[in-house]
Amino acid sequence: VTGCNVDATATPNVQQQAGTPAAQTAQNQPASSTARTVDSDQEFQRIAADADNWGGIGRDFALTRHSPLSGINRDNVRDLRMSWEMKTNATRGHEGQPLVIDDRMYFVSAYPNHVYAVDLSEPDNGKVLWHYTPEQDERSVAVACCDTVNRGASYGDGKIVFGSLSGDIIALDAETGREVWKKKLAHPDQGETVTMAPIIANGKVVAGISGNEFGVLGRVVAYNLADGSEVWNCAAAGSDQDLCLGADFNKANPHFGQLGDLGIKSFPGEEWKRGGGAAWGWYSYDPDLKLVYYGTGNPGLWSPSYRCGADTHEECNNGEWDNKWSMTTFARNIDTGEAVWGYQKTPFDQWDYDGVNEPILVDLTIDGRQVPALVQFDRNGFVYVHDRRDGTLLRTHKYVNVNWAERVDMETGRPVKVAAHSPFERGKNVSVSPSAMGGKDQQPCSVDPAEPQVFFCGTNNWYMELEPQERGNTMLGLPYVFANVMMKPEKPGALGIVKAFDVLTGQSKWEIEEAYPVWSGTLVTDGGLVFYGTLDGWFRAVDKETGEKLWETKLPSGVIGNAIAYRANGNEYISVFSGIGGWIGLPVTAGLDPSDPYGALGAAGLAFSNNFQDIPLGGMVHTFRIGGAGRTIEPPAVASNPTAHGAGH
Ligand SMILES: O=C(O)c1cc(C(=O)O)c2c(n1)C(=O)C(=O)c1cc(C(=O)O)[nH]c1-2
Repeated sequence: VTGCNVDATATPNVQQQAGTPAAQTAQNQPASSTARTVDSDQEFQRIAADADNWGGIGRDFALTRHSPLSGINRDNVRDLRMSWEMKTNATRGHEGQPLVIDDRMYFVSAYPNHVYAVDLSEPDNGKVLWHYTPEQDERSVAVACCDTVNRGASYGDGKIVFGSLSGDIIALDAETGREVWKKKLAHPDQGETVTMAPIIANGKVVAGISGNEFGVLGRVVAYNLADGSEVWNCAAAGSDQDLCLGADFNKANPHFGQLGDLGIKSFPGEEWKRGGGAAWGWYSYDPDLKLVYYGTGNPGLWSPSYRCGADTHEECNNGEWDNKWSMTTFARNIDTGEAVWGYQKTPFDQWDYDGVNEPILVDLTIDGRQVPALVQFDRNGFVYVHDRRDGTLLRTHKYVNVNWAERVDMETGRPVKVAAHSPFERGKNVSVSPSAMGGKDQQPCSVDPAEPQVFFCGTNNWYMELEPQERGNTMLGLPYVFANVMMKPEKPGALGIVKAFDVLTGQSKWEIEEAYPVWSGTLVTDGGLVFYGTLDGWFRAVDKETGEKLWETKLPSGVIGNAIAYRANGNEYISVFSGIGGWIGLPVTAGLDPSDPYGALGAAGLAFSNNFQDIPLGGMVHTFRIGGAGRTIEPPAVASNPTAHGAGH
């Protein structure tokens, strides 16, 4: 089955703009560039070393979202103006970020995932060089739990690589937009989709699936960048071998759990086969250690009594029923997939605190020692600081209001849970902070490596009431939640709080309260600025040191994308998407019934009691520079958006 408006016979499904250099060469060029071989790590580091580029999802392998550019700064940001903007030909949630490499921009829209290459060589102008729309299995729309989003593409060896919602990992020739290879990763008929941005590391493309709300078993796969052949494939539950656990797994921290098929034994019966753990978030990479880092999602079933072989809260939390290795930060060897360490943040999850948030790599001085660290602001409300070589846990702090756990016991590495806030009994409501959307969700933080302990994060300021339900069907591809959830503000009028949070002291340097959620990532620049957007469409720049608001503009839809900074044609620019959506915006994008507060897994109550329905839908890329001329670029005609009136939850 292909998307309604896609011609399945037209492969590769590429339309060229007449008259562009790319169009002239497209006919003569072979569709494959597999003959090229570069050291992809060296290539990427060269791209990242050039301040003009934004060459990777988080700009660098470490996911700092820091730009060394300083031409747009505290002194002139008040003169920041629209340079050009363009519709993406898609609506619903526009997450992720464009890439900019050597005067060219590449980006992926929300479903149906149009990909565009834009020539930036003229000021205040973006000229579309090519565009590509993948064939889609429209069943994917119905099994995307949290809107039909896409978090971006990666670049390597002349290719743009991205995932389609229908689960294909696709490599396009960056010059022409022709398909070089395409591999099936996720199967929508079985509840699987792809929303994450694959990364490219050491000549491999690493990607994972979504689908924990549909009874899937998560897996992460590495493909050869050259030809898409599979290199390794590691599951999130199952035997040690299924999980690709190395012989020395967690050697430095045996208390995190080691070998012994815990990925089977820590689930009752055969539940591990629906063990979730899909890693649909952000991945980082350390090219010296050759380790790729990511986190696994929730263990498949929200209603906790079905994931434990015992009856009481105490027995289910004694370590026997951890549902390993869901909710785990993993470090895997990029060449073999072998897991070197894994730390489970929320054993026996009862709240849907998917552990997939971005693992950011910084070098910190802790207790007088220089440590190559990994910092992760988890959904569960704790920020974790690890030694990224072996996983040793160095610090944890609550970064939002947290009541489900008192603290993380640094001896055992386990959260000290609070029974009163652990939903356990069917039909019994408990109130929990943070909500299932977490202290923060997919919206990535940024950090300036020159001040590596201070992270700029958009955080969520609401709690939930959660009531486990009877178990319904257990068929793959059908919703697999079995809980009623409702979300409510912690403090009315301040749903989003942007924090400059010090992960060593556990204190905020400054905080900004926003009326609407801050579901966008942040960008920090050497101009002394932090950029972020709000769900109601404000795009703002604040002083990195004080949080003082220095500039703002209102965009035509909500902002849930991540700003980038780059230089092209001699000018510095900031670009960002608008387009309300994601889980937070789903009640609006999917047109849910305002009278049902439980819709969209509890997001509807929050949305409709805070007027999210007044935020217009959208899907645009906006570009700003000092004194920009404000041009609207007509996007090329593409197949109309099959999701505009499509299904949702
Ligand atoms: O467990 C999953 O498979 C899965 C997938 C996704 C997704 O692919 O977007 C989200 C979630 N879970 C999720 O729990 C969540 O909070 C969430 C928010 C968003 C978003 O884009 O706003 N996606 C997802």
